[in-house]
Amino acid sequence: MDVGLPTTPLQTTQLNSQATWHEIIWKVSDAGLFADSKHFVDCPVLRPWELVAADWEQLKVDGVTQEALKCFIASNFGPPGSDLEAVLPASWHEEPPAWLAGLPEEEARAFGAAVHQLWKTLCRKVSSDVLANPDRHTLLPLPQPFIVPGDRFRECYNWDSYWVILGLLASGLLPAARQLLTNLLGLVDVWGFVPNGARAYYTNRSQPPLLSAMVAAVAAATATAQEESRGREGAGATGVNGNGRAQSASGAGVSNNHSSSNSTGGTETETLLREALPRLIAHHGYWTSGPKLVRVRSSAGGEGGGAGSGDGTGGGQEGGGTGERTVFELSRYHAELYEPRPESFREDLNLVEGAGLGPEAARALYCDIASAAESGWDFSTRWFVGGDSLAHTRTTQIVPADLNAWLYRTELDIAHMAARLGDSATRDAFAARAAERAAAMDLLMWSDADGCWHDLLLQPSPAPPSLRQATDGAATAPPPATAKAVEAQEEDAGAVQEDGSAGVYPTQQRAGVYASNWVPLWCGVAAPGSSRAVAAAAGLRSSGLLQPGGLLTSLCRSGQQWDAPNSWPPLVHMAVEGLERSGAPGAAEAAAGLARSYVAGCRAAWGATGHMHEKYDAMVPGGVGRGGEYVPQVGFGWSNGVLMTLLRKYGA
Ligand SMILES: OC[C@H]1O[C@H](O[C@H]2O[C@H](CO)[C@@H](O)[C@H](O)[C@H]2O)[C@H](O)[C@@H](O)[C@@H]1O
Repeated sequence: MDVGLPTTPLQTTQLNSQATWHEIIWKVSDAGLFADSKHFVDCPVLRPWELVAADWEQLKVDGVTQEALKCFIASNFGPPGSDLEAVLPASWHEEPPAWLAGLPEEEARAFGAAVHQLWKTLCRKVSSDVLANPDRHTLLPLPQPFIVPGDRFRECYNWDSYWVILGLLASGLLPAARQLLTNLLGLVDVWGFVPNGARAYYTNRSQPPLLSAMVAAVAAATATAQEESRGREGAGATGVNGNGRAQSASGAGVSNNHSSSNSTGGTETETLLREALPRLIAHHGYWTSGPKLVRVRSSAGGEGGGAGSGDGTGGGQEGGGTGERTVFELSRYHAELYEPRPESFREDLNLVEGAGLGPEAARALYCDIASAAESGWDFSTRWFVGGDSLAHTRTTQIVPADLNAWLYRTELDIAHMAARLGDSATRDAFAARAAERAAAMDLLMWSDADGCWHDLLLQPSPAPPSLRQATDGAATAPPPATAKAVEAQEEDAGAVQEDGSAGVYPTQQRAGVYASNWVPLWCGVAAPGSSRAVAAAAGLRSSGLLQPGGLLTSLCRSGQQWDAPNSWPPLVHMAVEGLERSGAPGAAEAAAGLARSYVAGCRAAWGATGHMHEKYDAMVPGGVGRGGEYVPQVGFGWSNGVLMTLLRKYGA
């Protein structure tokens, strides 16, 4: 079985006896021993793999009955989570953050204090055996403690960590936020990118690129903390209670913070930026090369317009623009997995079997499904092409508006950080890349009619991912006949590049109302107060997504979790800040209204269930989310982070 790139000790061991591992996971899945496929792949191996493999061979001789399989698992595998230890977050303080005392309502103060306490229940470190015997664990050996989402999500997640970090900062837990960030930056050293989550089976893909926003948030909070500490010293005050107001920071916040003078917060902040900058550049390289890079033409136009003027774009501000350019480099999601996801093995097999697909189509669908997981939006009608079921997921044929907006933000963050460190060559190179990306987004993705940036569909469709391995350099080389098929298909489309790289595709705007269509507003792709930003704020307000219980993910009730009626905390947060930053008339009030409906919904659900939930029901204040391939989860890292951030800023 293709469990990803063979670079973790566990994967190397498994790949060395690939057939055995494949048989085991298949049989365990077939036997239906565990309700959740993720259960088994989270189990640590208790003995050297060679002994486990020998046991398995004996079991096959004796007969793999249900009972024998249970015994085999009990003697060779530990329970999921047994290789993690609960620890207190660094600099933990029982007392809630000081700002809570300023909230007028006692019940709101109590709720905030209760959510603050949840960090204690979600902080983990890997056990010493993960560090000593990494070949026995699917957990990646993170050196520092981290916050997990909760429930079945026992490990550290990539994009979740951005909102976790904001929440830790709102709770006055800067050292814990710093540790979490250190882990993620360390993953870039090992992998060249931050994987989906800190598990071996997540290393075939990443998740939305918010690493620079995390660095910016921690850097801003570090600078503020230093400033406050100096202030206290100056005033002769003593003691640090850890509750000081850390400056609210996000991707967009970095510009101001990093371009400001270095009269305060210099040394520690700069040390962090110096550590982070090369890793951010490496991570950006991962997102802008290989199969993730797509070249698109500007000529195709789109159903919503597409002939943008560049008015108000960040690109315009930075002195970019489309000029005579007709080919642009954008990015897409593209996992490197052509088999079922180990953590959803049964679900993926059932999907492919149910669709009656042959081997090539099956490999393509596995890749598109894993690529949807890479998007964080697993799963959604957003990725369906040419049909309305999960089997129509074609993530790799789509150039997403949110992904490119986050990369725009990353490019600007890198430029600002480089400027702060005196590296003008890097500053100029990344400012230029940001300008080009913003110009392409304005030209190709912006819709005057809808007041938003739409995803793009590559037209005609590129070769299926399983065939693309031939040209995109993924793990397994296909037979020569397959490589020829790719070439033929791209030649038919007139799309082969002289340098032999993947073709240049005309694109068409995707229809559909998705919360992701307004992520560019949060990322500053339209300058605050510009006509684009004003139109985008109006587009969001009239989209139908803003509802009494929060923000609908889409207008479509598909039964998938990244569709209606679910309201996801990270999307709520970006919509609130996007509206606020737009500078549009009435947008600040709309932002406050959405923020308060989120807080009120969480509070009502907390009252009814005693939990913070992974997702909520946008139509029913206090209702919880549903749908998708696993049962709704509680805990919950990013929900708590968004709650603390919005409660602090907007009150109850
Ligand atoms: O096990 C199925 C999938 O679960 C994860 O996705 C969901 O939870 C993540 C953690 O909160 C979140 O980041 C993601 O947006 C959710 O859809 C996991 O990330 C997937 O890769 C996995 O296949």
